[in-house]
Amino acid sequence: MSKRPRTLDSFFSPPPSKRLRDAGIQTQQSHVTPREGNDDRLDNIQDPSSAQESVHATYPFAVPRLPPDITEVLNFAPATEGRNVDDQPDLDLVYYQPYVPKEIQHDLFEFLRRELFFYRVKYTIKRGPTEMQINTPRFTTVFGLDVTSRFDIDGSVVDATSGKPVARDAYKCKPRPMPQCLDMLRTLTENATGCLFNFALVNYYASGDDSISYHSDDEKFLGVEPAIASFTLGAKRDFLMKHKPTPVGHPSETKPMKIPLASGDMILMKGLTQSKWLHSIPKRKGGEADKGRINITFRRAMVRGGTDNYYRYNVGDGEVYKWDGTRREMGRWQKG
Ligand SMILES: O=C(O)CCC(=O)C(=O)O
Ligand SMILES: [Fe+2]
Repeated sequence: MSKRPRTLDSFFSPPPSKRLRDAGIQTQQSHVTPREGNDDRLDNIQDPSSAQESVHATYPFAVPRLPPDITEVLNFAPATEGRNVDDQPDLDLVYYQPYVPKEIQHDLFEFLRRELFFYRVKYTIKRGPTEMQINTPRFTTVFGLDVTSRFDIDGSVVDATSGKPVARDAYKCKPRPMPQCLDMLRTLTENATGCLFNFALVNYYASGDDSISYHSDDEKFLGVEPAIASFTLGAKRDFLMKHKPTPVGHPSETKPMKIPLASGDMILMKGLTQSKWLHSIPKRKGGEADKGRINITFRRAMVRGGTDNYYRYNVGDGEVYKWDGTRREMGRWQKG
């Protein structure tokens, strides 16, 4: 058998012995069943890059590692150089069109849709005296931990400085480490942008009825001028941007924008973009929206409140959904 050429993947990846403990996540060898009455441990040594899956006490089910045919090509991302889009007041974007190489856009989309667990979060908000129930109009999931903590080798949450377990009530939520498939994309994105990220938020828009309304990701827990890297995989959807209202007497000379984000594209939002602009993915009829679109945003939360917020609104306490390949839709997932 010929030796596989040394790829960028092997350059960035730790050696197999270390890889078993990557990023504070428990990994396990799958598809390896020791035969009884026979010391066959040597037979069971497999290339960990193909044999492991990401597991954690908080995961409803294990998430396989990315197959080598995807990782090998992904290592060559970004497929194009980012283009600065900063020709309007307070706007500071870098647009990679695309970031994910064409050869793997479809397989990466299919992999993430098939292998991740999703939620359809419900929550209530108070508008004056009335309480309103909000049904998030898309599937969501989230992984990560703010800078004050990290995952230990055994998957537990420890203080980032002392390495000691955090207090039982440090978080209201149960933080989840990034599975290898998202962690690899996170590392590549950090290298390409020079920004650091500790969270991956994933949205799945199953059809044109799924959406996100105008908002900005300017929560205090992200710090000042946060950088957010936002990936599109699957269906093309319009990404709308408009400047926040300006005070009376200070009319803004800005134009709203429509960016048709296609599979593989990445848009880095930075500088004043979040504090001064709003963005949305509006509902759409027809077109390719019904093929489904995945959006991944990488962000960096600075305090524990950010971690609680992200899990509350992207995992919640409802049912788990998983892609049903036969019905070709997200279906309720039940243990066992
Ligand atoms: O789906 C997208 O492109 C945008 C998602 C978004 O704005 C968010 O999750 O905050
Ligand atoms: Fe957003």
